[in-house]
Amino acid sequence: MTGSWGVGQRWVNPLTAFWTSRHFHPVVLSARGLTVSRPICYNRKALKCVANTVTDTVISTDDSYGHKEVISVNPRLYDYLLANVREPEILRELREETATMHGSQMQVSPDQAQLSCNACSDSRSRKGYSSLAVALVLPEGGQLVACERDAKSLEVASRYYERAGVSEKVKVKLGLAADTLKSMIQNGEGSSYDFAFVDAEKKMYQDYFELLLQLVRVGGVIVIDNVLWHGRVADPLVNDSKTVSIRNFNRNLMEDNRVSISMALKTAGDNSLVISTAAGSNRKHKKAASVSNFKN
Ligand SMILES: C[S@@+](CC[C@H](N)C(=O)[O-])C[C@H]1O[C@@H](n2cnc3c(N)ncnc32)[C@H](O)[C@@H]1O
Repeated sequence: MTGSWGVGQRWVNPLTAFWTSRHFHPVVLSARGLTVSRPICYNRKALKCVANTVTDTVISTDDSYGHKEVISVNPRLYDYLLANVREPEILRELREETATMHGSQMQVSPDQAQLSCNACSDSRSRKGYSSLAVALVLPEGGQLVACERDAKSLEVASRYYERAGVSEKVKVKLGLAADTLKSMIQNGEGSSYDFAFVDAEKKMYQDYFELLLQLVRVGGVIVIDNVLWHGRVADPLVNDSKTVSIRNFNRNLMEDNRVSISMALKTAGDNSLVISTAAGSNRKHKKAASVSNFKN
């Protein structure tokens, strides 16, 4: 269980923390129950925050934030955001059909799908709600490779590709994504993809990334889901193997000169994604690949 927040904890009740002590021991919910974490040292300036209960905006006077407002996304704001997402009818139907299915919480949210589609805007790999979203924006003649190891998920996804009239564009690959990507490279498909979306095994992110770097052309885009892993990556007390893998992956990306990166906070599920683009040409995307998959 992860009620633990690390850095985020600072915003929970800064005023109380400020008036009581500069150092205090926040209570952290862990898998073993209530524990007392190591003391967190608060920056005095950062604690001069005002929690605006009307707008749920926290205004920081800390110079290190550049006096930027830190907004907490509440249901009202998220409802507003969703009301301003252009979600195609077929995606809404898929989302509603799969909402009560096991694992549906892993499906990307409509706003994230829109962001990824804009990043793709024409690109070759993807699947599920997210893959259907990409297939819908691929231009005439575009191609999408959807990697999934679960036949049942593929069955639902394929039904929706059919209904949306995009089956021609989608090549479905049942099996482990890394194996599929390797065989695509062996088939001479290197540098021929414009866009990739990754939302599969967290411990494999570095491997997927290396394989996709070979498949995606210079100037292409790779979107990787869950890089904040529900905030766990920022908590030094959380060190399970998935969190450590993602944390290491993020650090490696920071030092990777082959790509430019951008981390975006997702509004739902406090995950985020990284968009990595290799520098270079800017030609239109025609091919996409998805190492994610439909989750039902
Ligand atoms: C988090 S869900 C993806 C949800 C998807 N992005 C969506 O919006 O519908 C992860 C999916 O990846 C599939 N998956 C996990 N590991 C895989 C692997 N090694 N190879 C292929 N598919 C995998 C799972 O079966 C599951 O359908």
